Amino acid sequence: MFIMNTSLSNKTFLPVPSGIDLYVSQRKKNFNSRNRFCMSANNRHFFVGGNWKCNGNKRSILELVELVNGIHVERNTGVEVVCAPPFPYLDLVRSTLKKEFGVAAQNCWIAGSGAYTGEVSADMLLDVGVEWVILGHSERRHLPELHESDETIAQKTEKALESGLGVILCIGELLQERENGKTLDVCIRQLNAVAKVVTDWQKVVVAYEPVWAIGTGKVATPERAQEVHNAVRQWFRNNISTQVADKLRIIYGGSVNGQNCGRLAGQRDIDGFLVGGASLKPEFAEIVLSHRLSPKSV
Ligand SMILES: O=C(CO)COP(=O)(O)O
Repeated sequence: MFIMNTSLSNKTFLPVPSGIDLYVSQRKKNFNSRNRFCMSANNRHFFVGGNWKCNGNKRSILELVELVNGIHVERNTGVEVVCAPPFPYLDLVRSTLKKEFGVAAQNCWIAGSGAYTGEVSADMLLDVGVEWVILGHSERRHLPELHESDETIAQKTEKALESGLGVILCIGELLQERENGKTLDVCIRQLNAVAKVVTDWQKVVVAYEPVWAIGTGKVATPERAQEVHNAVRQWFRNNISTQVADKLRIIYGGSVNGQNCGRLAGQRDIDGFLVGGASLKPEFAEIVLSHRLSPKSV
């Protein structure tokens, strides 16, 4: 884990996006008592995950690793970076990606090893050095061929945590659910299923990914995303504990890119991103560096 670095003076990051630099200095000027409160009350470590989904081949995966390795995130700075390649490349990525960056699988099985043809257990992931697993992604919940239920996701979460993996738990509503004002009902239903099996939230990152924003180019407005993140945190405060609510990282996913990451990162309850399409491109670097725009970093 890195320790939060609130200093912006040491800019040795490459490549340095000029737009972000301008924005950072503006925000630094605007630094006010509200930000000060955020910094002391919510000491959460910014988290940026790249979900590479079912993309790539050996050559392009190695190119991506090179790209991520080129992002100069100094030790002890305020961002944790995790890459999630498809299963066949996990070992390759773990052995070529810098050690300060984490590796996540995009799924795992509900049980240990055994007669489960085609499945991959959490223990196998740990065995090849994987630290995280993405569970509950909307593509696994909603693709008709997969259709994972809340209960299956809870079982997977329980097994992954018990084995020692960290879990990036995705929640989020469909467009129709959003239009019917059901966003929070859906998120809370999904959280409730998993909350029954989680005893230690320290190794869980919640990713709010509204389904209508995934791969569509329709990003949630920063204000809307903040509203949902805040409500989810409030749910944790009321139903789990204040301590968990204050420490839990709630990251946003859905059409995040180099242009919109700055304003999203500036919201006080957005603690990072889970990035799909843009994690396959050089702009992933800008998204990682946007941690400097977080109220906790400015
Ligand atoms: O599904 C996502 C991350 O898990 C988001 O995908 P996009 O960033 O491509 O919208």
